[in-house]
Amino acid sequence: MQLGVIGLGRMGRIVVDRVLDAGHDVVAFDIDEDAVAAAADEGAEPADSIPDLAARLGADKRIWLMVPAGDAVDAALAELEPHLDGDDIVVDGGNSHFEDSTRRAEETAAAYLDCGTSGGPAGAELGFSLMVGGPEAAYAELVPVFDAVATGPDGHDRMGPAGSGHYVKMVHNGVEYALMQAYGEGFELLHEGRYDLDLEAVARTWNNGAVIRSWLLELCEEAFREEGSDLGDVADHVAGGSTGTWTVQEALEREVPVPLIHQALAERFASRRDRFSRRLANRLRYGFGRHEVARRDA
Ligand SMILES: NC(=O)C1=CN([C@@H]2O[C@H](COP(=O)(O)OP(=O)(O)OC[C@H]3O[C@@H](n4cnc5c(N)ncnc54)[C@H](O)[C@@H]3O)[C@@H](O)[C@H]2O)C=CC1
Ligand SMILES: O=C(CO)[C@H](O)[C@H](O)COP(=O)(O)O
Repeated sequence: MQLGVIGLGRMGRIVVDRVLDAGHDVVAFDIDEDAVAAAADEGAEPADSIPDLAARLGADKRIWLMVPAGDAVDAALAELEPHLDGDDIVVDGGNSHFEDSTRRAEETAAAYLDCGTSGGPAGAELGFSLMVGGPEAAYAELVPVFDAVATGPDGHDRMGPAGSGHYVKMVHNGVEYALMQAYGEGFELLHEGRYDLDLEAVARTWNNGAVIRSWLLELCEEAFREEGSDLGDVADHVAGGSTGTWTVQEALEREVPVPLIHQALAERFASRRDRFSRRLANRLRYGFGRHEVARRDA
């Protein structure tokens, strides 16, 4: 099979490399010329624009988008659209909002697959977990590509109609936030607790047979090994948040209680600001009890 890949960053390059390794052909494009050259060094056919990529693919185009969610997806699709027809298939493997994906599936002439992708850079070796939404026939046609990009046949499946792949990935990320928060709280208690513990050793021990073993816990072990039990100079600041916000918004709309995911998202937002509410609570204790007010350093 021949696959066009648009977006050759951390994740797109893994798609290119795994598809090439599986014996397929790749035509690659990115707005970053260096990324195109690097993919060409590995055996991909370079394209210098999206129309050029479309021309190189010919009829029955199979195209994988791996660009940042949002405007970049719409920009790439706007350039692709004049070259697409009903025999073509476009996969969006990024973290797009599921409602954007259902809109795009309606707007494009091609068959459109929204594909939630999980596994991060480790997917280069292991393959990804792929959650695909969209037409059954298009999914079936691309099974050889999904087999190559995923961990294997069990690493991908069709979740349902348009939007369902990105919907499942959105919820996956909400779960990811809550798990990160749970590990964070447990290790914070151990760090502040009664014993002087080697947290890498704790994580390693838990990862070997404990009920709470997981890949995120392996990443905790790696973090303590590389940064030390006190996490060295790693800042109290967590970036990101869009997929977790979407998960909470959807839960509110459906009236589904997701307190752990919501709390994890709130902790992430709190990490980025000086908390006015805590400053006010500090001052209010003086108001109602004449308790001492802690003041900022001048
Ligand atoms: N990094 C990760 O661990 C994961 C990322 N994702 C999702 O995968 C998608 C890609 O993420 P990354 O590879 O990490 O991002 P990245 O920032 O490493 O790479 C994005 C690439 O897209 C290119 N690009 C941007 N606009 C373009 C356009 N209009 N046409 C062609 N190329 C364009 C950029 O030059 C860049 O090389 C995002 O939606 C992200 O949320 C999903 C799961 C895990
Ligand atoms: O999808 C992912 C992992 O599954 C990406 O790493 C994503 O960027 C994580 O979300 P956030 O940036 O909000 O932490």
